Amino acid sequence: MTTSSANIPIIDLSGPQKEVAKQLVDAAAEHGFIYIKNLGDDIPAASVDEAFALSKKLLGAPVEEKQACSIQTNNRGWTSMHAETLDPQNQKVGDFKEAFNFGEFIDNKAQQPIPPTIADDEARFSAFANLCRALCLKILTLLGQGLEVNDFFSSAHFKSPSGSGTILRFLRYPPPSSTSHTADDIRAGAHSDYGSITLLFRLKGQAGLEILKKDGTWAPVPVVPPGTENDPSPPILINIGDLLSYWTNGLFRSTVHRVVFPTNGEHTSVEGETSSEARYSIAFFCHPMDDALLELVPSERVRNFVPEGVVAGNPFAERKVLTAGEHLLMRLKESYGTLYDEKE
Ligand SMILES: O=C(O)CCC(=O)C(=O)O
Ligand SMILES: [Fe+2]
Repeated sequence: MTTSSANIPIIDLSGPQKEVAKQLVDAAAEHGFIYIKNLGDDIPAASVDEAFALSKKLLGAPVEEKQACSIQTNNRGWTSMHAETLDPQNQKVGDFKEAFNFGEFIDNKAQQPIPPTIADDEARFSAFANLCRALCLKILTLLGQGLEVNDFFSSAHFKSPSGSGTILRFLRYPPPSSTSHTADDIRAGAHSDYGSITLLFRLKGQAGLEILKKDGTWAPVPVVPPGTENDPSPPILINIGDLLSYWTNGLFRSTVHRVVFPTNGEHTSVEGETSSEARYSIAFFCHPMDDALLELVPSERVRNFVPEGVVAGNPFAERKVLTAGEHLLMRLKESYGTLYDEKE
């Protein structure tokens, strides 16, 4: 195991499973972000390349086609520029990005309207989602083993093809030269993810992602950290979401991250990465079944863990048992504002 400049561990899942499980748990507790070395065993390089090609086709569809698939309260569909604000307290305008969210596929069919431009590609999108599901299950199984709770996490996921908040999301950040932004603006506001784990795919050479370190400073997260330059595909970035953090009483950290413009002062750059072009990324947000109860994980390490800053109002202090579905709805209402008001 090696580390990157943001100090995120790089883990090879093909190592001895007991050791890998321990490495994953330690990385989840210490950093909340983990690079999974991608040698093509779980998600072949060609599948990642194909997914990015599909993303360009999908987000390149005529705007009327995308508008007809606008995001709904089930979190599926298209969000236009500025429609989502990930950090409402600090952002004047919304995020500088557009995105298309797919919910779960059943028999290779999306359970939502899709742009006619990609009508013939549904099975290819579904195949990529299946690869992501399988990798998530593998990681959740290993995290359970590392905490000595066996299939506690994995068995709460993917029990049936639908019935969870799982989302495959394709993102496009337009070239900075094409938008009128100020030095205060940000491509994606500071946030932590809502689900159990997120898989993030990025393109070589495209800068922008930063994580908030424990000391309160931001560190860039290179797409290709040292030691992975010759791998067939950049490592897959795993990120612990709020729900897994809640479930483990804060032992697993759901780390705050954001995507910045090149002009945004305080960040340092990564050699070989630029932000001048349109930036594409793909996120797979994995969620347990909606009815999964977020009861404390029955692990010795979780029981012995004392969360920092236990004060009144802190959700960890109250330990109210929510379902995964309730937890997701709570978080979505915060970042989409009016979308949820109108519908209720
Ligand atoms: O585009 C990226 O690199 C990150 C996107 C992200 O953090 C998100 O959609 O939750
Ligand atoms: Fe995120």
